[in-house]
Amino acid sequence: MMRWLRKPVQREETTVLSETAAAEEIRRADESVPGAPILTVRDVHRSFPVGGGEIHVLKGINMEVRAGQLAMLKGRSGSGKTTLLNMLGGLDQPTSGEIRFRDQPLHELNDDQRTMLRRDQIGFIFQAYALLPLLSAWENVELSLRMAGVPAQEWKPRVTHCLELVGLGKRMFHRPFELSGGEQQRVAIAKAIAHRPKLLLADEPTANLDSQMGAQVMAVFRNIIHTEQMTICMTTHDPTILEVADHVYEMADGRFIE
Ligand SMILES: Nc1ncnc2c1ncn2[C@@H]1O[C@H](COP(=O)(O)OP(=O)(O)OP(=O)(O)O)[C@@H](O)[C@H]1O
Repeated sequence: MMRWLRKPVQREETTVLSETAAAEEIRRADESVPGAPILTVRDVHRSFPVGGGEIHVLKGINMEVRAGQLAMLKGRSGSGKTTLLNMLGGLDQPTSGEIRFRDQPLHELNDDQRTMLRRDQIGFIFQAYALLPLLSAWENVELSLRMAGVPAQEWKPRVTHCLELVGLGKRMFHRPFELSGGEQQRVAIAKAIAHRPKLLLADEPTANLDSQMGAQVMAVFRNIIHTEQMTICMTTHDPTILEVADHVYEMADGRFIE
């Protein structure tokens, strides 16, 4: 979804970590255990300048996502789900408040540090698949490993593993137009998890799919959490898939409601 590409607004740095120090902290945080908090959000607000004034979109968000959870954000259009998800992935920063990802203060990292952290530890899935149309499923997944700087000798086994994990072992060399919507979304999932992120963020990943294909995607998510030790946070409008969640956060007008 194009809104993922919104340019994060620059803000003054409160802490400047050197790249080496940030990388070291990330490595140290690698010891996270299942059930430990992986994402902690404290009193997050986000406003955007509009015309001469500003629009207050997030109004004091608090949440804690634990390792191995499937967390869902639900709420009406415009309630702030995508704005929050962008911040959980370090694509945007809060106007105030704190977001910690595996002990990293996302709200304090500069653009380069957040880019590095995303490249290593976070995967994104878009509503509109975001696959390169001229590349096969295999090449799409391989490309994400190249971009993540994974050594070339690891590409083949990892691409095979990821495509098999999402149930596309027999469709590895098809191009996107030769695949159904559900299959394309599963390629996008394989692509997003190939570099072994700890956190997978998905903005309405089932929105373009019928209920059967949506259920397949949710089954793949469950499988990924189990076999790849990942944590997933996604937005949805679809009430039928909420029961798959470990925790549902309902948003209304920039806040969570009970
Ligand atoms: N960069 C921006 N500048 C101005 N307003 C913005 C910006 N980003 C989001 N908004 C506004 O914030 C509100 C929440 O948007 P957001 O996309 O987070 O909602 P959402 O719950 O994800 O909606 P949907 O379910 O339709 O995707 C909307 O009113 C939107 O117009």
